[in-house]
Amino acid sequence: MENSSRVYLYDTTLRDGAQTQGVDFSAADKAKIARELDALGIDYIEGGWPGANPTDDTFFADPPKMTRSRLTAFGMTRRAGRSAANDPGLNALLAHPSLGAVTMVGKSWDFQVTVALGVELDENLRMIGESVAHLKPRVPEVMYDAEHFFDGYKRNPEYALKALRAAYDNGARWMVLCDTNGGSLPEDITRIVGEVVAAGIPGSHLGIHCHNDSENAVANSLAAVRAGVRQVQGTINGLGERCGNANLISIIPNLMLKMGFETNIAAADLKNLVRVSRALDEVLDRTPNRSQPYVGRSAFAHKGGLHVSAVAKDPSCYEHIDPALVGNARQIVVSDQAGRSNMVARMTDLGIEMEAVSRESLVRVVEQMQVSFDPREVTDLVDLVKRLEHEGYAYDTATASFELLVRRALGQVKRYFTLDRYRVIDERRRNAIGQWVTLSEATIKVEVGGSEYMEVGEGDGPVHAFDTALRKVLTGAYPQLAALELADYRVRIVESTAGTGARTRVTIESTDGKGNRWTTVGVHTNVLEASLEALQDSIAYMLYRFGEG
Ligand SMILES: CC(=O)SCCNC(=O)CCNC(=O)[C@H](O)C(C)(C)COP(=O)(O)OP(=O)(O)OC[C@H]1O[C@@H](n2cnc3c(N)ncnc32)[C@H](O)[C@@H]1OP(=O)(O)O
Ligand SMILES: CC(=O)C(=O)O
Repeated sequence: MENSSRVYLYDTTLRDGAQTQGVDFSAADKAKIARELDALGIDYIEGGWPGANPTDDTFFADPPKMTRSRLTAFGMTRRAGRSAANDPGLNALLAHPSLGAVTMVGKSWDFQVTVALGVELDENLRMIGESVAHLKPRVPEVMYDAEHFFDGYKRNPEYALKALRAAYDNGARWMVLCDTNGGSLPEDITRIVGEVVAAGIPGSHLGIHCHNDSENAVANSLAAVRAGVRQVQGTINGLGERCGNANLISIIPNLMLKMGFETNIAAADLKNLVRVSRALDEVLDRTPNRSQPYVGRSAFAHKGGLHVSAVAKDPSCYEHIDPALVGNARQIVVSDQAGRSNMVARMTDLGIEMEAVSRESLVRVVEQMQVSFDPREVTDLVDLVKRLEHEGYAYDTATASFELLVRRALGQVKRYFTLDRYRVIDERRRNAIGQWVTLSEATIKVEVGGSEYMEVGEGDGPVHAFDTALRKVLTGAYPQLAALELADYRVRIVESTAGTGARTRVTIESTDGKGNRWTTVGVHTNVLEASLEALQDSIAYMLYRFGEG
């Protein structure tokens, strides 16, 4: 007896996700992601298309061992005018004994059959039926991805249903309704799934595969489940052709936490969602999307003073779920939108009493900075943050610079090094074969542990040259800095407050190769100075937080 509240999860990150512009997985990348998905408890992992390219062949030749998932190969129905037994593409799907399922895409929209395939409508139905019948005894499960199902159904429902029937009657386990062009709205999905079920194909054999071209892929997938389908296809972080596929990272908690469905993922294991989402970003060398629902760093970040004041009383005032359920964490940020509540909450996170930070200590810190206001005017920490944000600093993202600011006021951060002076030269010249080359060279004088050092560094640009020279000096005293990497570097012009020309804000995101990330900021009319401020904060933060103590 089928459990009607059980929804099967099907991940196509390694196939449809590989169709994302700019994404190019290696076989090793695919294996790494497949292992994450298996550990999470995804029911089906579509590994790719055997026979389509060498990467997918390499992956399927030695796939990772699955413990909880069925490894699935993707392909298409037999070619027109061939028998299934003689179709090399179809039979390439059978060459892998470890497969748990095979999914075949086939047309279900009469217009596509005529235009894209260029075959008779009946021949397409035979292609579907015969391909399913050929695979059925040879693999544990066969699925039919009904390409363009919703668009096809809207124009010719009778033919679209015949395509599903051709698969169902020949024993396909799942008929997957695809919103291939991603233009459907939830009400279309609800109506059409309802009519398919009423036409005799049970929801326990129906799946949904939505694209995000109208930004409805998640909503459409959930609507399909409400209307009866019991398999949901999607990708991690919504990767996929054009605007992407339905994002499983949102679908899974919506199904489990809001709609009361069961999946192969235990409720306690939902907390692995953040890890899986970030693991994909790591493989793709992408900066995680801060605003991604459920798992983004800002998904439970509170900035507005009114919000923070209420969240301190009860987090559910401004949170739709407890962030811990999906492995995320609440964050209170400080900025010019902050009130005293933000500051108290942030300081509590840092383990610091607000009262411990005196006005005088803040004035001393600001005197070391190049700001356009008189440091003696600062009244307290909230006032200081608002003034610095007005100068161009952005502490809601640069949380590491904020922490350094406060800890410097408290005298908790030692001077790891002092930059005495520097000179940077940029040169553009022709090389020996007449090509233009640009080179930057930085000479710095730095004091570390009572000794002075002069060093020269070369780089692709002035910041790189400066960074190279500084690291040469500092890694002797602080070897852990060898692992410091700049993950992101952003520059933007901020409004001048002093009428002396545009100021630039440089924001740097750094990593230490151990999964730690922190963000620092620098502001100056000179972009190099702004960069150096952010860079020096990044180094100081790493040494303070993870290294020297
Ligand atoms: C909706 C989706 O996302 S489906 C998945 C799409 N993904 C991909 O296409 C990525 C992998 N694809 C590939 O590597 C290649 O397209 C291959 C290896 C599959 C095929 O390559 P080629 O043989 O050179 O064909 P090409 O890609 O140019 O055209 C596709 C052919 O398949 C036919 N075809 C398309 N869909 C189907 C189908 N469901 N069943 C049978 N034949 C089909 C087309 O009519 C066309 O035939 P033609 O060459 O006789 O005109
Ligand atoms: C099968 C598939 O990827 C689609 O129809 O979008």
